[in-house]
Amino acid sequence: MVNSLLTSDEIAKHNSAASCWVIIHGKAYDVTDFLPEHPGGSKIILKYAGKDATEEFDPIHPPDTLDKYLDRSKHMGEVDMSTVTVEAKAVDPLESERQENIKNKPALEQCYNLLDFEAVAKRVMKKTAWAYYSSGADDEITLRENHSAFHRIWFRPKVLVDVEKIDMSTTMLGAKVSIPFYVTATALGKLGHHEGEVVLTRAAAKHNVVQMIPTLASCAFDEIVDAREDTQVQWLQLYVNKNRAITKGIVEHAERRGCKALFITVDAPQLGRREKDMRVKFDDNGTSVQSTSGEALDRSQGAARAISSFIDPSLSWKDIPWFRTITKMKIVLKGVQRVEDVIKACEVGVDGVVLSNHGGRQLDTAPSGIEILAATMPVLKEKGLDKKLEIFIDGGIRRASDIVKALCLGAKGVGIGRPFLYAMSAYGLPGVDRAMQLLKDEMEMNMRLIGAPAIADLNDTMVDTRAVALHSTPIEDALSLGAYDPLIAPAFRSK
Ligand SMILES: Cc1cc2c(cc1C)[n+](S(=O)(=O)[O-])c1c(=O)[nH]c(=O)nc-1n2C[C@H](O)[C@H](O)[C@H](O)COP(=O)(O)O
Repeated sequence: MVNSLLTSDEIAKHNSAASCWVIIHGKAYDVTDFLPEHPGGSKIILKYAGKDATEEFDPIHPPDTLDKYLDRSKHMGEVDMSTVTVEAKAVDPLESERQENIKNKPALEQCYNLLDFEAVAKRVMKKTAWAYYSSGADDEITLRENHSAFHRIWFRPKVLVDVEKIDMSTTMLGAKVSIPFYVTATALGKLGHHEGEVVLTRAAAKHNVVQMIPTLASCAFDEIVDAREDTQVQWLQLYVNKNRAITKGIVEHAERRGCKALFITVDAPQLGRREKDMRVKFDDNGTSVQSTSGEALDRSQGAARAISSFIDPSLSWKDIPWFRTITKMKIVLKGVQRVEDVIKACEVGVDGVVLSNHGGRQLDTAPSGIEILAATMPVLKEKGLDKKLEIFIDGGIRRASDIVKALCLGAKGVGIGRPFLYAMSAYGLPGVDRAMQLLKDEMEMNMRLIGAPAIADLNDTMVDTRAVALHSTPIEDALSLGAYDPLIAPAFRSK
């Protein structure tokens, strides 16, 4: 262990695969031996060999990554940062426009719905972050369909019902919640906000909303759990690793740390082709959570490919009973997309399914969760299976009226992804807090206007789903399209 302060000249000597040191937060690390093991490949590290890599390291890696995975003997000591010169970055024309947008950012109070956050986030986020969060697979048809499918379902409201008192509370997998939505798992939270997923944890605590912790979080799993308030419920989202011992360790640790349910993601044996993400040639690394995978990766495929090589594409129905042997947590399959698989899920005895296409990021032209739900529930009822498991949906939920439609059709609750990422990226914790409060205000109004004082009063007679499968009836989705030219601030009107 070297004790005296290291200078940048000394570190600059270690700038090759033969001897590779990097500076992270004012400390020098010898990562030579780690190069071949790095999930993101060696190229990205060699780009910063002999230099300060802190800025690129932070959005992707939990802070405890080096302590957890790099032997102490490779921690070379403190650096005299006065000797480190910050390299002038090539001026990115988009960056100066982004800085201008940040300066003209609308006040948080000017965001009246979840799409307003998207409009602001699009203009103030770094392009790599926007590309990763916003992208869908291929032509992004399912990405758009997830939102527009809700516009093909119409309400059949009841009148003259006493709706003075509205109770939005319910339970999801046994957890009492104040409103039937949860923060779904979305990877790489630090791309959008330097604190990452813990911002979502804090907002969820304030609103008594469940948070699903992603396998591919930027924050360390324990950091997210430590940020939880005592009565707050967290679930774990799991990408199953080819190395089942790693998966077993992650699941057992999550249960020890108090997670209440395990959501096994089943729609991503390979991550989809998200071309916006690929275009920005994401050249950062994956997270440390699965850092023992190590296969060399094709880094030109954007963040998605860079962080998912460990996922086991051989996972199949025969593997599901094994999970019962390693945990007592509730088990839910996330990413089921047809009623036949919901029936199989009943047969293997899981506690729930999420009808989801991964936010349109996987198989393009897969149907929306709400359309699958509308087709599934009548079949389950006919077979007497509708109470066998809890059904959730996610994808494209941007209004409380979308939540109400899902509950009328039999969902227990809904997952929301991008809107909270955009609110966090544009306004931090206050943004996510406002987004959740807006949904609560909308939910109370919607329940009052549909004639349902409590969640139990919502049922399928209150919706008309005849058009939901008729994809040829495009609704002029002005607001969502208009979200890209919002009226919320002249500065953001399209030029
Ligand atoms: C937006 C987003 C979604 C991701 C997501 C990352 C982002 C940025 N990631 S991903 O990198 O692998 O694709 C995950 C993930 O880690 N695991 C997962 O199960 N779903 C992942 N999803 C899907 C997510 O859980 C929901 O299914 C989806 O976000 C719901 O759609 P909305 O965004 O429209 O609410």
